[in-house]
Amino acid sequence: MGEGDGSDFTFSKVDEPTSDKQSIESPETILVVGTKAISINDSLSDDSLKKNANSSIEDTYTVNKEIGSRAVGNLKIKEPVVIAKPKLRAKVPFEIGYSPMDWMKLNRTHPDLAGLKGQTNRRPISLAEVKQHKSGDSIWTILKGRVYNISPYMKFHPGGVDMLMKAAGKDCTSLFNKYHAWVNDEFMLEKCLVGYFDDSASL
Ligand code: HEM
Repeated sequence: MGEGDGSDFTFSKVDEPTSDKQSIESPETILVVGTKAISINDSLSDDSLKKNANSSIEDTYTVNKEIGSRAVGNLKIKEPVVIAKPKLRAKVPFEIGYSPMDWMKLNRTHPDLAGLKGQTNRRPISLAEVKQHKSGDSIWTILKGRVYNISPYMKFHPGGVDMLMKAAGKDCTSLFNKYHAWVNDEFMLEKCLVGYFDDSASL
């Protein structure tokens, strides 16, 4: 729509149609706001317009080309839609040296992130054993059947240390899925794997 080319439309006072008057059947009723029809000659301070200030205008209105910008066909304005504010994502700013890239680098360079000290990471681990690892450099969690030592990941976690500590010594699968089911844990924590959850395993 260009200014002055006869195709533009604004919510301003509309001149009385002149020569094309005959093509306008009902020039004063041009806006339908919700269920209430109002006249374009109603001033913009009209309460119904104010109330609907956040209404979205449907793309489907029609403009009578013959009568240019002075008359408008049926302009539908949708009922105001209440749009829920997106939840603020509780991301924690990274400390220097703790970005996702730094985590990837540490994964490549650290010889024993899981703290296995030569032990296999294929052994079955019970919940009772997981519960014994909740602090220091040995914080274990169960995630989708795998047991990880998340201690080295703590300061890299974008959701913060406090959030990740909720996973300490227990199965965090439901919390994990609640916050970010899309995160590829298997890839991110590959080097932190200490074993597989099996509650029939001996301690
Ligand atoms: C144990 C393995 C976990 C890993 C590998 C992990 C990884 C991540 C990653 C990569 C992000 C950034 C997501 C994004 O930018 O889209 C993130 C954010 C976050 N995580 Fe985790 N997380 C884990 C566990 C948890 C747990 C147990 C909780 C809750 C108790 C949690 C709460 C959060 C929150 C609140 C955010 C920030 C908000 C968000 O990104 O939506 N995370 N986590």
